[in-house]
Amino acid sequence: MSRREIEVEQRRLSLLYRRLDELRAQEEERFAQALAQVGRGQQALLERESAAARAQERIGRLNAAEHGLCFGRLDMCDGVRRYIGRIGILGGADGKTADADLEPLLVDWRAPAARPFYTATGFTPEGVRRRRHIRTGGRRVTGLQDELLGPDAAGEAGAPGPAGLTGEAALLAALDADRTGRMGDIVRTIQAEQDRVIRAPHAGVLVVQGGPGTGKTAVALHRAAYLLYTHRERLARSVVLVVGPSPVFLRYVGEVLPSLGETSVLPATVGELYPGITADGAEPPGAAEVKGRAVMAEVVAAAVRDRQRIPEDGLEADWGGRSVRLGPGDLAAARDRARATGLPHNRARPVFVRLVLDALARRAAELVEQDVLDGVPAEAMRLLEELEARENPSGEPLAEASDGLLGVDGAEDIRRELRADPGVRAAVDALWPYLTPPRLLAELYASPGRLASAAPGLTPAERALLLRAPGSRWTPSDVPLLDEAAELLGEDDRASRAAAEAERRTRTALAQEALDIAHGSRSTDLEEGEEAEILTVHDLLDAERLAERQDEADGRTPAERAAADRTWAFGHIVVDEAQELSAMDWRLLARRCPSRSMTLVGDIDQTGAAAGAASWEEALAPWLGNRWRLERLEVNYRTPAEIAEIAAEVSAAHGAVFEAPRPVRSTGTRPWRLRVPPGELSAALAALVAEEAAAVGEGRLGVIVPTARLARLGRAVASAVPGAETGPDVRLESTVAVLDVPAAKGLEFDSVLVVEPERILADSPRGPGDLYVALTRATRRLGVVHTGELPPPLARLRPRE
Ligand SMILES: Nc1ncnc2c1ncn2[C@@H]1O[C@H](COP(=O)(O)OP(=O)(O)OP(=O)(O)O)[C@@H](O)[C@H]1O
Repeated sequence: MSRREIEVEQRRLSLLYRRLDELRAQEEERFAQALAQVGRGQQALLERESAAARAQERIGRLNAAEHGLCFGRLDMCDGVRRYIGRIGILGGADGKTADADLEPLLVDWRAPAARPFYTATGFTPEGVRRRRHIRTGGRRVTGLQDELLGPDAAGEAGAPGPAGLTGEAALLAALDADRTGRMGDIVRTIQAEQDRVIRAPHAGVLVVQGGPGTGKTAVALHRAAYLLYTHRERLARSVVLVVGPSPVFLRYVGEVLPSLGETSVLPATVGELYPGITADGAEPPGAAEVKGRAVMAEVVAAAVRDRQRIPEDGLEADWGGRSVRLGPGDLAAARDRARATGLPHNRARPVFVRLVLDALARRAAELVEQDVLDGVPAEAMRLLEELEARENPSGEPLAEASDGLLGVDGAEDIRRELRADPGVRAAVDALWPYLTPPRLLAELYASPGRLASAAPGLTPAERALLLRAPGSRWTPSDVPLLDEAAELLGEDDRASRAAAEAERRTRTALAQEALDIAHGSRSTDLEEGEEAEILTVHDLLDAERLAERQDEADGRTPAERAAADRTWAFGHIVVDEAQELSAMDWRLLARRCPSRSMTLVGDIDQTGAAAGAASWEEALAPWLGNRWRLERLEVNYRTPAEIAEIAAEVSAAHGAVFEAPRPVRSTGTRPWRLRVPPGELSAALAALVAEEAAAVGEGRLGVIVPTARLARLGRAVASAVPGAETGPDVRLESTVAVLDVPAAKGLEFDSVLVVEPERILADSPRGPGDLYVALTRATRRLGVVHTGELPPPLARLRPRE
């Protein structure tokens, strides 16, 4: 590219950075002004805080655009030229031109006008004559690549290659670069098939099926950024939830959205979605599989019902030294009426307690009456009966028992006494106890009897998998069950509702005070009649609305509030590695997104979790029917052809559902295998890791081992190779990471050593998916280290020299 062309682009880039600096200075000024506002009272404080927070958010977005601000240019056939970048920038305001009429100096990559940068091809140029990729380093232009499209493109060196890639040179440079342990954004090189997914409409559930390395994670995150840009008002407040398979994975992708300037996002594993519970316990895969089954919803429901007990011999209470009894029939009637309210367990509980106390009080009153009547002469007794028959000729018992001789007040007194009696309370509590979800589940897991009653459909062996001691740590597969229990138990929130109402009244009163002060300090220097025409703060806001706005300004970001609220309704949910989710996980996520606006990306052929999906239809039908649409990604950007080929053979040999994706490049480096004697595996692996780490230089090496060997092999490597890490908190920035397949899911490394693939295959019913994942993590080099016989496709690998 000529020096003159680079100078032209440099002038443009410098202009863009000058505008970026100006915009940042303006926002910083706004921020400072917001902080310097001196208003009195709580309202002024809150308004100041929210203005400052808004300015800070905009500053954050401008800061995020600093690196790689502008990366492309479109020359349209009609002579228009558009620069494409990380944010939209308008020309400087001159005070006369309205914002909408200002010339766009830079078009945000998400704006419709930027779309041809990603989708225009020689066949469908979309009005584009030239697409230019601008490479920059800091604020300097370092290179340009042009593709000519449209009628005069034929035969041009820069036209799209046979693979149909957009900006092929820029793409291949990105793919060949050393890995850093952190995923980066791909805004410069999004491909057309990916763009279609990223910009798909917001509503409904979109499933993206794609083999390893097709960019599903990248696409899902860029889609979140696109949706936040396109529906900012709605989604920034309601937050986008990004669900990933492990904390290590979430750290790996954690910089992508902030680097795109988006922060209204909550990243979480399903196991992190129950506020207040840290689910980091371990359990056998068999237990996770059972807990993930859809039938567990019925098990939890039965466990709740089992806690609404009717003892065979009824209830006996002591009232002032006398025994008052209710039979099982009376208790069952109270239970049925409480259940019939349709309220969740804890909220139906006061109904049950009240009914039982009423019945006990009636029984006690009958005892008193009996005492009285025992002392009444026979003639008086006959008269009483006659009177009663006249009042109630049917002889049927009255719907609500009469208060009899004691009258309403007397019966109420008895009930109050009963309610205040700790013994009575304890006896009634035991029949319908207040239950928290953790208590319900812990007591269920701790009792073979409770399990047998709640889960008759499970085999004794399956129930045994659920058994565990009280006080055990929660595991990720417990979280959807806790969530299910929370729905069925509900909260007896009368106390907290009363407190919230009191708080709301206080806030409203404070807001009223603020309004009165504002009204009192209005200008009184007005002509007659003028006052009515001037809007005051009173006309714009009433105290209730003001109080609501104070609620919104509670100091936390929407993502922080969403993280702390189990009942938060997210505006959109992105699920990565969606094939791993169990039926119970899906129930939880469906609850978190009543609008059912979701993007689910995954690969059925990589399913590793025993409770994961064998097909999208099977995973989604129970909660979604057929209300979802499928998109496919078919190009593999990660693994070079030499590795992709062998991985595809392994996957096909084990009944792959989908065809493996086409790799976009080859490196000429063939994967190898090395057999070592079983007793020498640790030492041999440590030596291989040291050699391979040297071969990747500045890049990253992943060592993927069977879960059962992780601790031993991880220790052996970490102690022999400086910079090697292992364990659940492994830092991916380290040069070498030793992981098992569940932790390696979704990650990538320059070089990968797969250790004991035959064990990975045999260790779980989903072994083929696991092995496929392990073999497809490398961007450049792959070696297989084994002690036993290899599965046939791997046995054909070249032996390591
Ligand atoms: N358009 C693109 N431009 C540059 N890099 C890309 C592009 N698409 C994908 N990549 C890169 O390819 C690699 C694989 O992408 P990603 O991890 O999103 O794939 P995936 O489909 O989620 O893979 P897996 O299912 O194996 O986890 C990443 O390094 C990603 O940055």
